[in-house]
Amino acid sequence: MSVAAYKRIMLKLSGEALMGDDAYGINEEVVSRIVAEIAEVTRLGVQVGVVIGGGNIFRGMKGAASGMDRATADYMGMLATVMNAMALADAFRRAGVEARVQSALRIDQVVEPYIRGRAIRHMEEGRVVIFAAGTGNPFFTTDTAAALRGSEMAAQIVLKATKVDGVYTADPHKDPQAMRYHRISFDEAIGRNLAVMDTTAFALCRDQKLPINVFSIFKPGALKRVVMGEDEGTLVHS
Ligand SMILES: Nc1ncnc2c1ncn2[C@@H]1O[C@H](COP(=O)(O)OP(=O)(O)O)[C@@H](O)[C@H]1O
Ligand SMILES: O=c1ccn([C@@H]2O[C@H](COP(=O)(O)OP(=O)(O)O)[C@@H](O)[C@H]2O)c(=O)[nH]1
Repeated sequence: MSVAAYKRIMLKLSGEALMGDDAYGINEEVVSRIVAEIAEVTRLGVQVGVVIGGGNIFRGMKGAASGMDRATADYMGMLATVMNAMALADAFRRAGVEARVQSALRIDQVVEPYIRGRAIRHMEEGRVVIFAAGTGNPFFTTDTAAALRGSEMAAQIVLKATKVDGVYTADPHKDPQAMRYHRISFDEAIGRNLAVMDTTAFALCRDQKLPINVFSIFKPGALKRVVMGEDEGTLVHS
């Protein structure tokens, strides 16, 4: 039987991953595909936490947010992640996978508040925990929330599922000459200002010795390959 390389993972899913080729919002087909891939990983016995972004909803409102107070716009961004989390949890329900949403901002009528011990318990019971509202603080990102929750949950790795298939020498969307790293140290990623993840997230993971694997969410089977410890995407390590 195949054995996974990790017992517990923290998966960062960008909001934009949920919209597929749509201009904004949530594409049902894309969400069910992602859910099916995560479900497969849970069947290997891997405990899964998911930190969900909000870019698919909030970036669509960028016009409305321009000129706004930064903190207010950030709270709106965090609320957008709660909507994504609820959509994702419902997709898990339809796929027959138990999932719970915990929010860093309290909206008790809608989702559970974030309670570390409870989140750990859910995961031990085999439930997927979807962490919503980022860190609950403006001026942060959901990448940093993944580093934070990953550390709190004692996950063995943070998996950043994004639009590119790894960390490149430069932004591959802007520089066609950019080359992908198989592995890169935190110090080098930070030193070279590689913007695939924000520095706060990199620094927190570096300090906690929590590795990150960056891979493409659009590549079928990539999540499972990462979880099996296969060479996929880029490993950012201490
Ligand atoms: N050195 C780099 N290697 C890879 N991607 C990079 C790099 N620099 C910038 N990027 C950009 O970072 C993006 C991923 O970051 P971000 O927009 O925060 O993603 P997400 O919405 O998935 O959190 C990629 O789509 C890519 O265009
Ligand atoms: O701890 C957090 C996490 C998120 N956000 C806000 O929520 C938005 C959506 O998160 P993010 O951009 O990380 O989502 P993604 O790019 O992954 O879809 C951000 O732009 C921020 O405005 C925040 O203020 N604090």
